[in-house]
Amino acid sequence: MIEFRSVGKQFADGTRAVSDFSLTIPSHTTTVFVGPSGCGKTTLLRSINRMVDLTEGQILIDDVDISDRNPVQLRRSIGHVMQHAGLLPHRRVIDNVSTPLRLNGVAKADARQRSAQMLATVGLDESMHRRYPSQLSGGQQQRVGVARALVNDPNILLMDEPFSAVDPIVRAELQDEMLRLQEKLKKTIVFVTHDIAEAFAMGDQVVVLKTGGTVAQVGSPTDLLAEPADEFVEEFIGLQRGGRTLQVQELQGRLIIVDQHGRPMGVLE
Ligand SMILES: Nc1ncnc2c1ncn2[C@@H]1O[C@H](COP(=O)(O)OP(=O)(O)OP(=O)(O)O)[C@@H](O)[C@H]1O
Repeated sequence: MIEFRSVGKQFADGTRAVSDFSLTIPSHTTTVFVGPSGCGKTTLLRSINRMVDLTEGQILIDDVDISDRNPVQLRRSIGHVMQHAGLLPHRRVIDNVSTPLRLNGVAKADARQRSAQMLATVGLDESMHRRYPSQLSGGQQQRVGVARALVNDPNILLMDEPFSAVDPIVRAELQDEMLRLQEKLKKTIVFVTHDIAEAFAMGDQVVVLKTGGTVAQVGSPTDLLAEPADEFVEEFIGLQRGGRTLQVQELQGRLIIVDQHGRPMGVLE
């Protein structure tokens, strides 16, 4: 469990990124931070592994205040996937994935074997192992980033806009694979996105943030759709202007779901 207690962050130049933020993130589930650009999502995410140090409040992981933890050890114990994968360009795929294991003192052969297994888990076969990151597609690079973040078997996985640099089709594939993986692995995932559709797809718990790092609403996707807290949330999740309004039409004896423009979306079973 990750607990934010009245957390705040003001940067040295005076910018206030987060104010009085409190939240409990249950273990083995996915929590998504979503909100407009600059609302403090990344700052909150990075405060969990102390890449950002808080100016107010506390974060506890399984009841231990992270400010009492050694920052380097803390960082190594938590998986982190970044927007552009953040792979080391001059190291081969297999060595990129092995790096966290090697830093934790695992012998080279063992590290390579475990990395190969992890690459297979994220859908990359042996032919990829000896390539350099630039010889992979964007989607493949993100898979390597996920493999590297998971290779140490961390309890917590931080994902900062991990799929936003790839095209919509690859993005949907990566989301599906991540959901499939999470069903098996049951990590505590904290996921940042500015895309509400992605937040609804990935999140057990969704945290809608406003500029200044304050909470607009916390709930499951269903809670947010059924009972948006205010106009900001309604607007953000697209309930206004009929953005998420679906209707049923009968066509040749079948019930077809159409969106607000009358475009067919699916069939009601
Ligand atoms: N190192 C820094 N120094 C000063 N201000 C910063 C720093 N890092 C972030 N900020 C500011 O803090 C606020 C929150 O930034 P943050 O990156 O957390 O937002 P975000 O919601 O992740 O945005 P985006 O969706 O655009 O990535 C912004 O106003 C940003 O300009």
